[in-house]
Amino acid sequence: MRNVACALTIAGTDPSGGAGIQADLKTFQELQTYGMSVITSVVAQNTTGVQDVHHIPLSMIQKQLDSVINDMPIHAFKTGMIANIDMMEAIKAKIKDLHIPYVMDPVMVAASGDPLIATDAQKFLREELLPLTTIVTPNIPEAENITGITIQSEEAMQEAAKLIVHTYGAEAALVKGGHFTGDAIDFLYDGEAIHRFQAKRIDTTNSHGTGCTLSAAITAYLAQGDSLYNAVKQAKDYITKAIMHSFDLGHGSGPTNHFAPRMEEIKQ
Ligand SMILES: Nc1ncnc2c1ncn2[C@@H]1O[C@H](COP(=O)(O)OP(=O)(O)OP(=O)(O)O)[C@@H](O)[C@H]1O
Ligand SMILES: Cc1ncc(COP(=O)(O)O)c(N)n1
Repeated sequence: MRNVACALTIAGTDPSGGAGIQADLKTFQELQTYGMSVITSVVAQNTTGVQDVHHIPLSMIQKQLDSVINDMPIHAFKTGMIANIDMMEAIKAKIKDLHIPYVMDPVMVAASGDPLIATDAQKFLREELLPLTTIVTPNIPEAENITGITIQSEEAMQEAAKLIVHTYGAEAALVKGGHFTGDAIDFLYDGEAIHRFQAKRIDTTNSHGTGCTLSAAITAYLAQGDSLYNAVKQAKDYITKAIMHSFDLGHGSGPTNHFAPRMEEIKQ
C-alpha cells in the first residue's frame, strides 16, 4: 500500500500560472498526488503569448533528474515542453529504465501560436520518445504533425490515434478534439479498442493550459494506480469542470480553474 501517490513533471514554466510546470503541480496537488518537477526551459509567457524563452543548461536538467530519481519514489511521470534534441536525448537516457507510466503531452506550439520546440526536435520526439510512452496526448495539429495525415473528421482522429500506436510505437494515444467545433470529443486508442470521451463544448476563450492540465491529471490518476481508461475518463471530467469554471484573468486566453472540480463535488 502506497503512503502517497508521487508524480513527476518534466516541462517548461509559465510565470502566469496557467500552463507548463505550474499547471501540472496545481493539478497534482488538487488530485492528492505528491508533485515533483524538473524544469527544462524558463518561459516568459502569459495569457497573451510567449515573450521570451531561456533554456536550462543540459547538465542542470540532468542533475535535476538525478536529484529526483535517486531519492524519491515516482509512480508516474509526464513530459511537456522539451525544446530541442539535446534535451530530449538527455531526458531519454534518464527515463528509459524507469518502467513506470509515462504520459507525453507532445507540446509543439502554445495556444497563442508561439512555437515551443525546435522543428528538427519534432522528428526525435516522434521516433525516439514516443515508443517509450504509456500514453501520448496530441491535439489535432500535433496529431497531424506526428502522423502526416490531415484531420478534419472524427474518423480521421481515430485513424491518427491508431497510427500513433501501430506505426510510432506509443502504447496508447489520446487524440484531443479541443481544436474542432461542436462537442469536445477526444478519442483514446489503447492498442485494442477505440474509446470516445465526449463533453459539451464550453463557450470560452480561456484555454491557456488545457492540454497541460489534462495530461497532468492523467499522470496523477496513473500514479494512484488507476487503469489507463479510468485515468483518462476522470481526467476528462476534471478538465471539463476546470474549463467550465475557468478564470477571466489576464488580457488574453485565461487559465483553467483547478479547484472547480472539488468545489462542484462539495456543492453536490
Ligand atoms: N471549449 C472547450 N470545452 C470543453 N472542453 C474543451 C474545450 N476546449 C478544449 N477542451 C478539452 O480540453 C482538453 C484539451 O484539449 P485541447 O485540444 O485544447 O488540447 P491542447 O490544444 O493541447 O491544449 P492547449 O489549448 O492548452 O494547447 C481536451 O479534453 C479537449 O476536449
Ligand atoms: C511551458 C509551456 N508548456 C506548454 C504550453 C502549452 O500550453 P498552451 O497551449 O495551453 O498555452 C505552454 N504554453 N507553456
